[in-house]
Amino acid sequence: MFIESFKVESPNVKYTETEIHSVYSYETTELAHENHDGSYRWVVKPKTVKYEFRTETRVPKLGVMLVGWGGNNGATLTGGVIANREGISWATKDKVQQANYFGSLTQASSIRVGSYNGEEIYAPFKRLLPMVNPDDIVFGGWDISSMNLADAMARAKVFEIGLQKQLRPYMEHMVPLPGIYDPDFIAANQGTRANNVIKGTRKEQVQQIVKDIKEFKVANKVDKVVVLWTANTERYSNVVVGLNDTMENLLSSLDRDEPEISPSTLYAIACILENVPFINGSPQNTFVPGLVELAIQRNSLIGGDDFKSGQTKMKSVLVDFLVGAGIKPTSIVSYNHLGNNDGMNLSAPQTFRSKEISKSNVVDDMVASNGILYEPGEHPDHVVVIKYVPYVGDSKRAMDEYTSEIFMGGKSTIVLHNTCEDSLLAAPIILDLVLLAELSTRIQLKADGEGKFHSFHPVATILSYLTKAPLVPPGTPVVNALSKQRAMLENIMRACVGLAPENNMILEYK
Ligand SMILES: NC(=O)c1ccc[n+]([C@@H]2O[C@H](COP(=O)([O-])OP(=O)(O)OC[C@H]3O[C@@H](n4cnc5c(N)ncnc54)[C@H](O)[C@@H]3O)[C@@H](O)[C@H]2O)c1
Ligand SMILES: O=P([O-])([O-])O[C@@H]1[C@@H](O)[C@H](O)[C@@H](O)[C@H](O)[C@@H]1O
Repeated sequence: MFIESFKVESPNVKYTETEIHSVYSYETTELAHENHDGSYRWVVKPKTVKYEFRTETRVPKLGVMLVGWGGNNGATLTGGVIANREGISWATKDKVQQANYFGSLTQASSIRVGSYNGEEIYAPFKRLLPMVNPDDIVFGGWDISSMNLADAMARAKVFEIGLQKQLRPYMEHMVPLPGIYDPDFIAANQGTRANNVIKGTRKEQVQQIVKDIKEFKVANKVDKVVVLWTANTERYSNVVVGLNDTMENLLSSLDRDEPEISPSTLYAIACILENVPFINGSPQNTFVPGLVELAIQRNSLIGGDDFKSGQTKMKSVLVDFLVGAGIKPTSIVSYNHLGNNDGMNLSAPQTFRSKEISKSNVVDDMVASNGILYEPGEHPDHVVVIKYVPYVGDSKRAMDEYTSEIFMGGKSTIVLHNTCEDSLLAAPIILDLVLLAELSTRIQLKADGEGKFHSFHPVATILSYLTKAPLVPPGTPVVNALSKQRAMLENIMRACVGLAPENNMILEYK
């Protein structure tokens, strides 16, 4: 059964005018490698840590500034939110289609809250904690192309014409602010779009971005702003001692106008200086070590990398299933072709390399989790191919072949054909990223023994379900298995309202 809302009644949860305060027993383990009579063994000791969570319940008016606003994802998300807000519907060859947020974890998925009279009871994910209503988001942002959002929507060829016609009046006056453009970091074929760029030194460009954010906030009367990169994939920046390896070196490199600082890193510096969350939806290494250090020092949220939207999302489910079932993937070949501008940008070797890395590393945690199947250092053959085929546009075609070893030397081959409508899959993921980033800045926590409440670590691992290459605090594990990522997010939010983690035991019926 599905219920629309619920309230938790527990001695561990207190609702006040301004916050939800919960006391939570975190059940974990402590491991030790101990010497017993000359031989070492691993000892696992259950451990309980008491946490308190405080969640501000006042939901802000949220502004979202997209870098690459005029791109397929930016135009599709903006139009999709307007269509939902205005209750727009349009005729398709099958039916009259209503606007929706399908594909958004926060807006269109559910959680189990318990059983009632022998029936499982579910509620909307978004009812766990007070979240911004996406209909109320104010969009803005930058693009190196000056095209207005209505024309950008038409250029993207993602929405049906009947929908585009209704959206045009809302979007034709939306014009991206000039962006930071450096042809050395994206494909040369993007040069023809670059008619809307910020001039000046890199430091002056950063100052302009800070100014843009301040002015956007005032002009739109928003309480908070989140900035998200959905611009083109850049080549990797070289990480060089003395250039960008520390916060001090990065900032002094900025003063020297060093050319190896990428546009995405410049936008991120501006956001951190303005204490505005910055999320990277592309695979490049925007977050060079010096930037991570700056974000930590300023306690400013950063998250990424690279939206996990289609082929890789499926991979993080399938490999998790196979390895979890004791089946050994030995060869993974992931091919896809697409015809949108992202595909054209990725046709350059240096930008493709950024994407190849993020699409390849996604299985590392799952392979490392099973020493029965894999020897230390052993991993499946893994190939990623991306081809640009203009005719298919945004409708990316992914073809995968998974070969695995099964019982008694047998082999299993799974072949997938997956038409990933790139922007229709990415837009709701962008929505979740900005909504969850905003929510996480309203949560404070304190573990037993900590003197005072504090925010989550500024490197937002909580967003990892939504990214191919989750950015994590230095020295902490990367988890890419999709089910574990979703469970982590849901269980942290359940803890904020004093609910136990979903453990699927349902002992009541055993
Ligand atoms: N399913 C998906 O669509 C998906 C999944 C994962 C990652 N991504 C990544 O999202 C990004 C956007 O995808 P898209 O399909 O919207 O691409 P797109 O090419 O349609 O849009 C990118 C936009 O960014 C603009 N731009 C480029 N450099 C800029 C800069 N320095 N400052 C401001 N604007 C700039 C371009 O003019 C363009 O309008 C790409 O990096 C892509 O790899 C997309
Ligand atoms: O998310 P996913 O479908 O695995 O990966 C996609 C790639 O296959 C595609 O070539 C690229 O254009 C998209 O930006 C996205 O990164």
